[in-house]
Amino acid sequence: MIDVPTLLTVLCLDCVALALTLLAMQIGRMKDGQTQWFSALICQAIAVALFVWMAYTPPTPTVIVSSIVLLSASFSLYAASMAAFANARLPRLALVLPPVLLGLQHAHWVDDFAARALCSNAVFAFQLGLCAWPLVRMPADGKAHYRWLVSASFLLGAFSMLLRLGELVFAPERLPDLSVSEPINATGVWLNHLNLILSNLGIALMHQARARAAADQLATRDALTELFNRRSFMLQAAREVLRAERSEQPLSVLIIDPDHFRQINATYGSLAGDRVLRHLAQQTEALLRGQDLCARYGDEEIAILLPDTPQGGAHTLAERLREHIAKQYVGPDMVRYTVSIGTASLKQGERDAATLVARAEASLAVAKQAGRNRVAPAGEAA
Ligand SMILES: Nc1nc2c(ncn2[C@@H]2O[C@H](COP(=O)(O)OP(=O)(O)OP(=O)(O)O)[C@@H](O)[C@H]2O)c(=O)[nH]1
Repeated sequence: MIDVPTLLTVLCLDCVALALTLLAMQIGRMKDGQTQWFSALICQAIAVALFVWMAYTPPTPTVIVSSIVLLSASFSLYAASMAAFANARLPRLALVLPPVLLGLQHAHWVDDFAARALCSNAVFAFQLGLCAWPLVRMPADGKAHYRWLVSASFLLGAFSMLLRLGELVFAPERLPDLSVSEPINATGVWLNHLNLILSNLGIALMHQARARAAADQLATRDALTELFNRRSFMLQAAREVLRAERSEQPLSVLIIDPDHFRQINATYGSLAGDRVLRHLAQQTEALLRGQDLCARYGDEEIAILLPDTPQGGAHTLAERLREHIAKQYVGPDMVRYTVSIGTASLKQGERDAATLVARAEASLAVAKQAGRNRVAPAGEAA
C-alpha cells in the first residue's frame, strides 16, 4: 500500500493540475460557476498540502485550523459553483458557516483529535451533500447523465465522510490522524481521489455540453425571437421539398410581415418594435402543429413551412393567424398591429425551395399592395 503522505501529495498535485487546466482553457471567460470551481480546487490543493506538511512536522494549531478551514471552504466553493451552474440559490449561511464553525471548533479542541475528526467529518458530509443538491433539483435537460455523475461523486464523498464518522463513533481507538499510513486512511484518500476525478470530469462534461448547446443555439436560432434563423429554415425547406416531391404530399409556405412596422418603431420606439416581433413569433408558434417549422426569415418577416398542407389549409391557417393578431394588445403601450401574409404551395415538378419561398414573398407583396391586413394566396402573385 502506498503511504498516506505520498497519496496526499498526489491528491494535492491533481488539484493543482485540474485548476491549471481549467485556467488555461477558460481564462478571461469563466462563467456558470467556473470561478468558484477554480477557487475550490486551489483551496483544496493548499488544504491537502498542509495535511502533507503535518505528516512530516509536528502540527501547530495554526496549521491544523488553516487546513480544516481551507478544506471546508473548498467544499463551500464547490457547492456555490454547482448552484451557479444550476442557476439555483443556496442559503449564504450554509456556505459560510461550515468553515467558520470548523475553524472555531478546531481552535478550541486543538489537542483533542477525536473531537476534531468527529466534527469535521460530520460537517464535510453535509457540505458534500450540499454540492449535489442544486444538480439533483435542476430541471431535466438533454445531458442529465453528466449531472448525475457529478451528484453521485459528491454523494460518494459524503458517504466516505460518514464511514469515517461511524468509525469514530463506534471504534474511536481505531481511527488515527489522517496523515498516518493506516489502511483506513489510505482507503479514505483513495476515495477522495476518486471523488475528485469523477466530480471534476463530470463538471467539465456538464460545462462542455452546455457550451455546445449554446453554440448550436447561436448557429441555428435568432436571438430576438428564439425562432430558427433563415439559414436553418432554408436547409429544412430544401429537405422538405425533396420529401414532398418524392412522397407526392403537399407542402406550403407562409411569409408573415407586420404592417407599418417602421411606424410602430417610430411611434413607440424600437424596444416596443422588438416586443411586437417576439409577440408575433410566440403567437405564430402557438398556432402551429409540431411538424411545422417557424423561422425569422427576414428583418421583420416570419416564415412558416407547412409539410403535408395544401394551399387551402395554408390559407385557412394564415387567415386564422391574421384575425388572431389583429385582436391583440402588446406590451405596456398596448400596441395593436396587423399582419399581411403571403402563401405558396409546391407545384408539381418544383424541386427548388428558394423558388417556393420566392413565390410566397411575391404573394406577400400582393397582399401589401392590396391594402395590408390580408392574406394573398400564391395564385394572386404576379
Ligand atoms: N424593432 C425592430 N425593428 C426592426 C427589426 N428589424 C427590422 N426592423 C425595422 O422594420 C422596419 C421595416 O420597415 P419596412 O420594410 O419599410 O416595412 P413596414 O414599415 O412594415 O411597411 P409595410 O411592410 O409595407 O407594411 C424598418 O424600420 C426596420 O428598421 C428588429 O429586429 N427590431
